[in-house]
Amino acid sequence: MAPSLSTALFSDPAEVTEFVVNKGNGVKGLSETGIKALPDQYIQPFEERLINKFVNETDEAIPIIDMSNPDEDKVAEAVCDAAERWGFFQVINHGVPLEVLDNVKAATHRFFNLPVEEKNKYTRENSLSRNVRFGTSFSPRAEKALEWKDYLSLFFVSEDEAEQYWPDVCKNEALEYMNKSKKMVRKLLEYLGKNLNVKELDETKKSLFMGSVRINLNYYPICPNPDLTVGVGRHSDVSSLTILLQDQIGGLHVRSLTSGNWVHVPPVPGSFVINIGDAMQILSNGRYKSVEHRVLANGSNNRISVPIFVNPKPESVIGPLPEVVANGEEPVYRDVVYSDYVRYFFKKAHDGKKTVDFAKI
Ligand SMILES: COc1cc(/C=C/C(=O)SCCNC(=O)CCNC(=O)[C@H](O)C(C)(C)COP(=O)(O)OP(=O)(O)OC[C@H]2O[C@@H](n3cnc4c(N)ncnc43)[C@H](O)[C@@H]2OP(=O)(O)O)ccc1O
Ligand SMILES: O=C(O)CCC(=O)C(=O)O
Ligand SMILES: [Fe+2]
Repeated sequence: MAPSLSTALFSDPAEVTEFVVNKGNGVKGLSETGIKALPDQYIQPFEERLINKFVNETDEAIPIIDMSNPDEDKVAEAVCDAAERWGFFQVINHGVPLEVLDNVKAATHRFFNLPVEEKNKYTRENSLSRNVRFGTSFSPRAEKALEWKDYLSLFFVSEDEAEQYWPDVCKNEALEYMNKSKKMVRKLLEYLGKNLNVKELDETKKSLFMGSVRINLNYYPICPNPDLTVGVGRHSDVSSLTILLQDQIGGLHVRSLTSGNWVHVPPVPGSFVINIGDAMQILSNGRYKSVEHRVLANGSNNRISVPIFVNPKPESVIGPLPEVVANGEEPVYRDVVYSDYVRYFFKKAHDGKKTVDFAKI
């Protein structure tokens, strides 16, 4: 039998890791070699890839909320209800200009289409700022099976820092996307806060709910055996709120809290997918849910997504809010320093909802 292209290019699995992770070619580089079989280190355990058995294709769907009239009570109610029952929803007519969304998607493609030498200027080893990081998979040193995704992660410190260190091909578009979504983010957090008896987003509450922002540009290239691997494994976000822009390809699935089924999040042009993160689950003492989600790999299309993670300040101490436990409710979580929580998340492989155990009493 003739050797497959993968065998011809890489004589040993360690060469694949060297090429993708250490040499910074990413899975995009691997996909573009024309590789015909999935390298072993991407093969996920059976239970992590057997998605079809659990996917509900019929009646369950995450809510789609129209924000045309953001001051109407029914909008706030729909958001809080979705945060409690799904931890996920989509918003339409959110006020962020469609051009801003198109521009950041184009900028994402521009970044990943750069030559490898250019992208490699932003790896953990080479980046001039620790707030800018180009990488692959999630936590390759901790993972038994790698994930089929490359990313650029940009932690916002200031406009000046971004101007100096973020890649030229995407910095203006990423900043514009971040800045133009601030009003919507604030509104969503106001709804969620009011429902927890938080009267206003004062400075303390702002640092807890929206004290820091990270934007990731995600790239999921065509995968030779998508059924054997994942784009992103099961996880919940560690943010307070995540705003996700996805393209038209699809593949994001959310675990239903009621049935346990995996429910597809269909791309809706011009919309955002919004999800509750662990920090908000902790602050609300479990009332709002950060929910497991994952992304399938795709055998015929490249896919991109652009999440904005809205987080507490790294140095904030997070725990159930006084307003929530004032009525005698027992706290379910202890106080933790947010950056300790995030370091714990990053130092292990994706593992569903286990990060939150770090803060459980
Ligand atoms: C990548 O695929 C992902 C990502 C996600 C992300 C989901 C989120 O919800 S991200 C929001 C996280 N919140 C914040 O970033 C705000 C708070 N930030 C902090 O507290 C700090 O910036 C810090 C993240 C704790 C980093 O602190 P620092 O002291 O500077 O530590 P480092 O040495 O830089 O990093 C420690 C360790 O963490 C890993 N890591 C750091 N940044 C990233 C990153 N952007 N992406 C991936 N991993 C990162 C890394 O292992 C570092 O160790 P090294 O030895 O490699 O340096 C959801 C799903 C995904 O698939
Ligand atoms: O790409 C997606 O649709 C979701 C990505 C994701 O879950 C994440 O980056 O945390
Ligand atoms: Fe996520």
